[in-house]
Amino acid sequence: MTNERKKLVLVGNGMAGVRTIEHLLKLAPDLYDITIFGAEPHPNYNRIMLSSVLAGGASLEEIVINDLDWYRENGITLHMGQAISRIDGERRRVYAEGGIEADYDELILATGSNAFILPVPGADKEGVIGFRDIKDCQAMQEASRKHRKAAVIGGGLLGLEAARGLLNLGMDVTVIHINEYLMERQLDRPASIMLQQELEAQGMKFLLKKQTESVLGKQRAKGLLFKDGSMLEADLVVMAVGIRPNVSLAQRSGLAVERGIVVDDHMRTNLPGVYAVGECAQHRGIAYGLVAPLYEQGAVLAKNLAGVPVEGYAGSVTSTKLKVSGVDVFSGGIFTEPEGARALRYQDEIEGVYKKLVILDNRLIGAVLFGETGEGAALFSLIKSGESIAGREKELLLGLPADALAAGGGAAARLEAMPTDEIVCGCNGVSKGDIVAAIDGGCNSLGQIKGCTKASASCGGCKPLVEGLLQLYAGDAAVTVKEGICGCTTHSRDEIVAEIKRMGLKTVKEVMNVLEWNNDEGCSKCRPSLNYYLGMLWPTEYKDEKESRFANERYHANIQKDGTYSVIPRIYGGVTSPTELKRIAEVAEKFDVPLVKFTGGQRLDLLGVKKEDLPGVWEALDMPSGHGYGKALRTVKTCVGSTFCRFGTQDAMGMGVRLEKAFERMNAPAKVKLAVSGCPRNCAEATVKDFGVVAVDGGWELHVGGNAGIHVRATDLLGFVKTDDEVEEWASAFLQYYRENATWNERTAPWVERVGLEHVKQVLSDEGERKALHARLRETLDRTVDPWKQIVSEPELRKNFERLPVAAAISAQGEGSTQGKSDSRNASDKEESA
Ligand SMILES: Cc1cc2nc3c(=O)[nH]c(=O)nc-3n(C[C@H](O)[C@H](O)[C@H](O)COP(=O)(O)OP(=O)(O)OC[C@H]3O[C@@H](n4cnc5c(N)ncnc54)[C@H](O)[C@@H]3O)c2cc1C
Ligand SMILES: NC(=O)c1ccc[n+]([C@@H]2O[C@H](COP(=O)([O-])OP(=O)(O)OC[C@H]3O[C@@H](n4cnc5c(N)ncnc54)[C@H](O)[C@@H]3O)[C@@H](O)[C@H]2O)c1
Ligand code: SF4
Ligand code: FES
Repeated sequence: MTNERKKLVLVGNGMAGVRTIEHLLKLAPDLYDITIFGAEPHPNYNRIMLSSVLAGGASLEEIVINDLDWYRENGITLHMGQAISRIDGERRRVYAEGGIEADYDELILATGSNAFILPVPGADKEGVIGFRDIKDCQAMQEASRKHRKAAVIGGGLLGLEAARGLLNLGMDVTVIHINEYLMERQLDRPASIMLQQELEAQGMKFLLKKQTESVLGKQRAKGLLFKDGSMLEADLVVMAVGIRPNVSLAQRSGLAVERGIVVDDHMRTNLPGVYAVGECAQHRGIAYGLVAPLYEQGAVLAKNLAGVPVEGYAGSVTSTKLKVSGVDVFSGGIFTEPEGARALRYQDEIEGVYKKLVILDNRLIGAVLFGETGEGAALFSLIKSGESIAGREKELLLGLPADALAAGGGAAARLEAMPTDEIVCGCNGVSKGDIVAAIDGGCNSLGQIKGCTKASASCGGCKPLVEGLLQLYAGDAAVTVKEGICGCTTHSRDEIVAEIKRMGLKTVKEVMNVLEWNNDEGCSKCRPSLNYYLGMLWPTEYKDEKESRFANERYHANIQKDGTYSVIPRIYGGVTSPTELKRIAEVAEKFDVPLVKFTGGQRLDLLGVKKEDLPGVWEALDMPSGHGYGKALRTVKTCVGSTFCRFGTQDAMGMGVRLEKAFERMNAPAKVKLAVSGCPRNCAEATVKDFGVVAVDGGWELHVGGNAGIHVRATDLLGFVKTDDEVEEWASAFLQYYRENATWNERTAPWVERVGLEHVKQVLSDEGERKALHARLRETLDRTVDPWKQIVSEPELRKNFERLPVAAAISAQGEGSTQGKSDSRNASDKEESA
């Protein structure tokens, strides 16, 4: 009955068109004789993965979606390298540039987009390219073998992914962006600034608010000239300034074209029998540039062509995830508040985390996540479902996914209720049904599901949903594969620490090399953690790597919203004196400190200090650093105790001062706070501290693992000791055991819960072990010096705080010199708290 089949022609052998054919074959395998024309000389491949190919994470073979056998097996006639130049709508025939013709009953146009090339003088020079296809990817790889300097114009998703790939190829990369902050189409300013800082730390350079005037050079590009008269040297120029739907064929053939080819909800154009799908199509005024909506369009069109009743395509909500190793950025839905909407924000500059939820009428309509994007997929499901999140806003913002997201009906329940044909992996068009079928077919790990269905193989944004489905449908058979500490490695914290010890690795770079990091520069998660682990393991030899620390720790002060700093000197146990107070007041006056405030930890905070004044302030204060900015011992809060209070049974102030002197300058996986109360009335709130000491009759109670931050947790009782020496020894052993065993960023509260109080008690009750831990901490601390004193007394260190003259800073940044880099970091440090 083959001769009764209708003729279907697809123009454009890309992601959206071929996806439509795949669907159609499932619904009506015998309805059409199918012919496909593709301008590129390749079978259908995953364009998304070109970023990974460029960055060295995948080969061209690996990104092929449908190999030539697939076309053969499905009886499809494929013409590769054959661009269609004309459509005759009357005769229902298409003509290829190479002379091939084909008749159709139904015609699908899926011609995608073209990279937009800025129409500036010199844009046609050798070495100026877009980033759209395999050819462009190969041109960049080739250029990196011969040339060194690359300029990427456009700081959007594509530009940043291109820039990361070029860095991996060893090029010196500058991104030129027209806006004042990156990815302004997906991110708000705070997230964008954090992103820029992270990318700068990876070695990318940025010129913001720059408009390209022309490309310099004779035959080949040699550089760029900007509208403000400045220049940049570059032998490769990649234009990533957006895309334009590829509509020239449609225009020539009399189809209705605006930005894209105009289609209705059934993907029909104005010409009978002609449809358009993918980036070339414009639906309800929108031409999409991400695959998830294009696949949704394809599903509708396939049903149409198969004669299956379908409601029609109603448009899509989109989400994006930047595919740059070591940087977690997610954006979904509407990320700027429309009228009547409200935004909830959470920002932790020390941990490098930013979250924003946009809520309208109790529904989540948009989200931006930086640093922690694990909940992106779940939040995106909520955006799409439009269900009420009333009462759950805080949990959603603070990210307590497992139980909090479950509160409104259950994460598992939501996955269970998800329709079988709902797309879980937008990048690869994998539905829930595909994943469940793979699990039923024996796939019981994320890796196997990825291998079988390609779900989670591109941007990775869908990983939590895929894992959720795995848990739900494979149950006990699900194999959870360990996660690396960040996207740069597959090694866990314990493996890294064990390997550092076993192989005697001594620097951050060495660890990354030996343990085969997939990103030479590391990222904001792994670099500080490796720096900590090395310092903890080799206290006598390791030299702290300043560049692996967060900005606050590099400047030994907390950066504030307006770019100034806050200075908190150490006031042991919260006990000060008139002389000290006078000095603080004099310093505040001398340096025009706008605000002096008591902190919650019984100290004085001088807020609004300019960076260049920091060393002067420290010198004049002549007090040690209070480490109010670091993952370190912060305060030891005390009550007045028996010295003045009539209820006090012990000297709480004396004990607090002793402990603070014993542990000051102690680095830790996360900040550490102590408190000492002089009786069980507990005025110093010792039972919400990492280590709390409470005086009772005949001795002291020791409490551990408390926290009064976002997740309040009361301490667990570790034990009772009689003497002051014992208090110090137990505190010291507890802190060192935590330092040696906790994961970077893990506070004592979750750590105690994770390892179990009984385990901690058991270790510390062993006197030999306790004394050894105590001795190790003493050995570490005895070698530390006060950072403020050190900077004040060393002119070279003091220089880091000097202000560069503005002109010098700009030209240094333009030239990409080391000084330029450090200045641009300072500038963005300023922005960090914006
Ligand atoms: C480097 C890169 C990374 C990306 N990353 C992501 C991502 O992470 N997530 C995401 O959602 N999206 C991403 N995208 C966008 C995504 O790849 C596109 O949205 C998607 O490929 C568009 O599919 P399409 O079928 O409409 O067009 P295409 O995939 O471009 O296919 C169109 C095809 O039609 C061919 N063609 C054009 N004219 C003719 C003609 N006259 N005759 C014959 N053939 C013709 C073209 O040569 C092309 O092969 C990325 C894009 C790039 C370039
Ligand atoms: N991870 C992902 O989801 C991903 C990755 C790559 C590409 N893509 C898609 O591919 C398409 C192309 O990406 P894109 O980043 O080129 O498009 P885009 O439109 O998202 O971003 C282009 C950027 O270039 C900037 N720009 C415009 N003119 C400029 C100029 N003269 N000088 C400097 N900067 C200028 C814009 O401000 C904008 O931020 C988009 O549809 C995008 O969604 C997605
Ligand atoms: S905890 Fe006890 S000793 Fe300390 S101030 Fe309160 S009542 Fe007094
Ligand atoms: S959504 Fe990008 S890999 Fe699945």
